[in-house]
Amino acid sequence: MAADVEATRDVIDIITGGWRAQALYTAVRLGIPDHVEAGCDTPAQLARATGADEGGVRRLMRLLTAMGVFEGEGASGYRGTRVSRALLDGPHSLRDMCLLHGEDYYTAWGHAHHAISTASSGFEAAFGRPFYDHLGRDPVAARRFQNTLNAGNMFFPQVPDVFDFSGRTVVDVGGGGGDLLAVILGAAPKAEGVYFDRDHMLPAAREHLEAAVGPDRVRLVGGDMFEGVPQGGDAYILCRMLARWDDDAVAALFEGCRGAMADADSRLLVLDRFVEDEDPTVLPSLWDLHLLMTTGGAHRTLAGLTALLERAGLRVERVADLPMETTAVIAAPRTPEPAGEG
Ligand SMILES: Nc1ncnc2c1ncn2[C@@H]1O[C@H](CSCC[C@H]([NH3+])C(=O)O)[C@@H](O)[C@H]1O
Repeated sequence: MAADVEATRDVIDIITGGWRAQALYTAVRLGIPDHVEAGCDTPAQLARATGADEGGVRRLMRLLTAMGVFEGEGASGYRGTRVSRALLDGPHSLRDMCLLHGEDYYTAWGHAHHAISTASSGFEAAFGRPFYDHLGRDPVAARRFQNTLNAGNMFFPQVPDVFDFSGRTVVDVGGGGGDLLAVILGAAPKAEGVYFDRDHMLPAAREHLEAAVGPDRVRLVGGDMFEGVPQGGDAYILCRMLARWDDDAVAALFEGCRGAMADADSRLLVLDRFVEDEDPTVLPSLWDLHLLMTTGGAHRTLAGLTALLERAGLRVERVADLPMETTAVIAAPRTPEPAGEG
């Protein structure tokens, strides 16, 4: 039987994905996007600027040019592209994301066989401790992780398009860097915010929120969401909060939010990625396995999430798409059945 050339090509394209990632990581680690942007654009100049071998740099740049990360060629000089500019050092850069993926995450994925076979964290197999412990001990990794999360914030500006926050008291449970609340309050001037997260997250979030929306519109509360969330809000948000926790914990968290709601017009917004078993798409399926590699967590299906909301006395009112294959699920408290029915 003759070899299937197309299938061979497909297999090679898939298995060399890790090589491409490592090539891009190396360029970022050497600061090459910044050097090229500053006009340092031949292999000799780049070698001088980075301290790397000139031949190595030339070969790396050949691949990255073929991949569309840079343009031009060694003799006349390389030029940056939209992709390399997204990696320049500075605010909103994807640089830290590339470094985290190229180092810690790459090592964790090196244990994919173990992680998938045992449904346990690849990171823990590789490093001998849970992912979040590692972040607690390593400030560089923690900063890279926060910037990687921030890089995924590009769906935040669309959140006020799928839900009208005006006049509401918005409680962001696990508010992280405070960016989402800042975007929402910026879009809905009559809304007020309550930022809720672990105590150690408050100082940075306070600084960010006070600069973005002023000191009067946000209250910051520290605590453990499983022990209770701030009472009396009429829009509760759980953004990228669920993947780490099992079904019982998530149902209890939903129940806590429902119990804290001001009234029947209050809503819970779950903003997350969901996987689907039918016609799956690549990105959510990849993120799902990536959660297994890092924390041992998983993404849910929309049906799975709906069942957990029901369990907690909530019903899905509406589902809206957000950019980057993220979904907003808007849930309302189930009103008690009228007496004499059901
Ligand atoms: N038990 C807990 N109680 C309150 N916050 C928590 C708890 N466990 C984790 N967190 C916070 O949950 C957040 C998860 S990361 C998601 C942050 C944010 N919602 C965003 O989408 O950008 C981190 O800020 C954690 O500090």
